[in-house]
Amino acid sequence: MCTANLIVTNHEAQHFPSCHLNKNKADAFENGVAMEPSVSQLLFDRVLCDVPCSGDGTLRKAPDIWRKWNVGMGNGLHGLQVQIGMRGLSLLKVGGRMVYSTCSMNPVENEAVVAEILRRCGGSVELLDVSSELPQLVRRPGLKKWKVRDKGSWLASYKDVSKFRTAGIIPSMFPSGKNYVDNADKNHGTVLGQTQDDVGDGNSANGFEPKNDPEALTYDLDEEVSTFPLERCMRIVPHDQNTGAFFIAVLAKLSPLPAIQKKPASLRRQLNSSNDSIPEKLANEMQEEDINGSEINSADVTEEQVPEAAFDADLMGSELEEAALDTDPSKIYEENEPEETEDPVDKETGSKAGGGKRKLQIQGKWRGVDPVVFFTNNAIVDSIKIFYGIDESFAFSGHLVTRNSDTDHVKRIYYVSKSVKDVLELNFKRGQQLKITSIGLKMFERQSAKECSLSPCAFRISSEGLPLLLPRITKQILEASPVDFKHLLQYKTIKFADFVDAEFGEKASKLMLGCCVVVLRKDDRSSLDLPQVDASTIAIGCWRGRTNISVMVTAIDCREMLERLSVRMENGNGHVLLETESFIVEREEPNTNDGETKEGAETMELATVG
Ligand SMILES: C[S@@+](CC[C@H](N)C(=O)[O-])C[C@H]1O[C@@H](n2cnc3c(N)ncnc32)[C@H](O)[C@@H]1O
Repeated sequence: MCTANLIVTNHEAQHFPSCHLNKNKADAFENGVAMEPSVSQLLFDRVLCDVPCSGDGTLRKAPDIWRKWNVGMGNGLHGLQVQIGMRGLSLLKVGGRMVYSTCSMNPVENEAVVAEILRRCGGSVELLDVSSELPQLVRRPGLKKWKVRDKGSWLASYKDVSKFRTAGIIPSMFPSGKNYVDNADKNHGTVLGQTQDDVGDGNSANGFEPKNDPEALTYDLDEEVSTFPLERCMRIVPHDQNTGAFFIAVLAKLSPLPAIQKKPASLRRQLNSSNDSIPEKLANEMQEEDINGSEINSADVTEEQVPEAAFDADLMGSELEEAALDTDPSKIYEENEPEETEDPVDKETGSKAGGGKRKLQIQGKWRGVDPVVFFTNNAIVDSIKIFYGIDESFAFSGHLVTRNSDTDHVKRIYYVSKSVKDVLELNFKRGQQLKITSIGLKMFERQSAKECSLSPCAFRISSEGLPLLLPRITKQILEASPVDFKHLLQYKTIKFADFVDAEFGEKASKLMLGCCVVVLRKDDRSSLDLPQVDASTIAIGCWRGRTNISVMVTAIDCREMLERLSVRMENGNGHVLLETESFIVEREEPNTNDGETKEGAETMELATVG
């Protein structure tokens, strides 16, 4: 995303950390001075729950689903979808909005989930009518009634569910969400999000009686209709506007979520049943449910179909449970760990986490993920500022982070915005609950080539960081004429004497050895003017070698920039375009691993330096 304002984390959504400080713990001490953290809880203005689903809406682009899809997939995901939605709402600010979406048309994964969320949240959450927004988006209303398919039968109500199936089919899958208390659970059952009084003893106002006799299915298919305004949900169908199929619901959080004190009986059952081997169980169900009668290999059970296993933790996601998180393991870790201890032995692997210091324990908190640490090596920061002529007004302090706590061997330095900085500080105070895989904007990279050791500054400016730094750089920056700029992109390395604009070659030779920035000069400017930058400025990172200037941009970026320039510099006779087309580049595969977490791995292939 090339933005300083982004943190990418990797968590099971239903277990996304709450990351908040107790009010009485909100003061932190820094240099002996009590500091009030600017953020004491990680809450969001907007949440998008684009949840794992059975994916039938993607049939057009994924025709394989036609063969694999079965009702067990949606039924198996319903509980996880509710959990994720509840977690999202619990992390949403009051006044914020959350979108719940799937690429399925299955009401069990859609309206049933939204209804269950509304049921659990009481009046604290509202399903919004967004029919006036995006008027060009053709949508159909959400369903108010549906039936649930299980084992080849249509079930109109939870009372129709065989007692042998109550672990997999739960009340919230049905429009009323009602739990018709069965005999086994008569003394314990509650309706999700409702009190025992609401449920009664099974003789509900609708006149439904608990029926666990499978025979009953053949004669009783009374329709349940949801009382929630589910028509406000949006169903996007492929034949309306030539798309995939989507389900979208927009929820607004009006007040803190209510505390829910009791886990419903049905969820307890689902919890217990989840002790089975989930992939095996799902594979069995899928074999039974396969609509084409073809056998489904257990290897077909994907990550997205396994999440019943996730029914082992907080199912409510309410603020009450947030409070309970104060006793979570990371908190204990944070408060009870001595500053320096022996090498900790990893409970799961039995191996030592490495290093004897607490900071190394923190590093090992998320195995396989490099820690995020604030970069505080002032000597390096000063050398960068001096080399590029960046003045003090640019706030580096507290905004630079790395993925390596050994600052002497840092390979990349990332820049983070104020809000990301605040969240990071909170995360440190909470014992690094967030598993951060990517953060901020890569701004500086250490040079590794031999010649680089001769440069006064060990760090070059990365392409991602250049737009942010461009207005602040006063040294190592030059303006090139359009023709020289284009030649640099085409030939990658040009000797000082070979620039068309001799004056540019002269100026380039006077730069210090190392990274420099070449800005495309606008036509109306003289080569004597100082470089001026604005939002439309085009610039590239280069290397001033002993005898030449080389671009430090990937071949693919060079080509794209040339193409853009050909449009910008269109001179009427297509001259530039012609040269662009005949320009041969070595095509590189896009880098799928952005290398953000791998210190030592080059993310870019650089043009030859020197
Ligand atoms: C519908 S896709 C999201 C697609 C995504 N919004 C995009 O545009 O590429 C759902 C994703 O959730 C992931 N997933 C499955 N279980 C999850 C869980 N418990 N927590 C978070 N993500 C999960 C799946 O691997 C899948 O990538």
